[in-house]
Amino acid sequence: MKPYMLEVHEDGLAVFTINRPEKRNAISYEIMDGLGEALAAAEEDQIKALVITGAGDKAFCSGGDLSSFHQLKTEEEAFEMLNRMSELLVRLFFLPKPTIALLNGIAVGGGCELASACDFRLARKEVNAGFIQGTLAITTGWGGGTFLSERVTSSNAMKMLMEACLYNSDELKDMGFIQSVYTGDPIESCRTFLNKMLVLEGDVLKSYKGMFIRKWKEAGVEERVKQEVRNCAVLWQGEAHHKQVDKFLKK
Ligand SMILES: CC[C@@H](C(=O)O)C(=O)SCCNC(=O)CCNC(=O)[C@H](O)C(C)(C)COP(=O)(O)OP(=O)(O)OC[C@H]1O[C@@H](n2cnc3c(N)ncnc32)[C@H](O)[C@@H]1OP(=O)(O)O
Repeated sequence: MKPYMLEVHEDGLAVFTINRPEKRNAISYEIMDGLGEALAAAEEDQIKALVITGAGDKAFCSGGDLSSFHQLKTEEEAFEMLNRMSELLVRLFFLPKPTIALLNGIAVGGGCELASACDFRLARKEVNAGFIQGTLAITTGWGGGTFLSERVTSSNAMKMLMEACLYNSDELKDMGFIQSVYTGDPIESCRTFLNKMLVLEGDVLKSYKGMFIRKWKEAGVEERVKQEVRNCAVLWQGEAHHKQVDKFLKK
């Protein structure tokens, strides 16, 4: 079974699905490759919007694949992995068309970073999500803290990062993290959310997104992400982080 899928629909919707439900759609190096392919495909003119989701109904994404990334011990080893994913998320953040994280299930740690790199977040009613990185004695390391601070108010971003806990869909909506909650079919709900946008010309959507891209460039998003990656890599090599990950893996 392929660990990811990319579908292109006639109405211009491209859907990238992380297909590792048995690992709660954790991000491995293969998924990073798949995301790179999806971003290249999404740049094509016929694509109007890119949707990112997870297979099954348990998880959108449980963050980095801890069983594989746990082998990375030093700051430099961690930096390489974090930087690789952060570069993909920066590309996603700056993609010149609307992007949607379709939260079909729980979003944890790096899963919330992936969601924050998207312009909109739609969540199934029962979904929980949170930046739990702090409980693993690290910070966000894929740029998600920087993206989050461009998506919600500073006080809500700080609260979400520093509390390092899960929130339910009502709380996520109150904080401005998610824009809409759905109960039915995920892709149809996403289409309903997007239907007014999808009837517009792709160039119009691109031009509007460009207004925000210019603002984010001026706000130094790329530089801030690089600093975030570097800071996380320093914490990653600490004993406290490795101890917490061991605890999860031995569960
Ligand atoms: C590394 C980058 C960093 C960042 O920069 O942000 C991060 O992403 S840090 C955050 C890393 N993620 C986590 O700490 C989440 C770990 N997972 C969980 O807490 C839970 O699995 C869950 C997401 C809350 C779901 O719970 P539940 O539905 O009860 O499933 P299980 O816990 O039983 O998991 C099933 C299965 O999946 C494996 N799994 C889950 N998450 C990961 C993961 N992130 N990496 C690797 N494997 C994962 C879990 O080990 C189980 O496997 P088996 O025991 O083989 O069935």
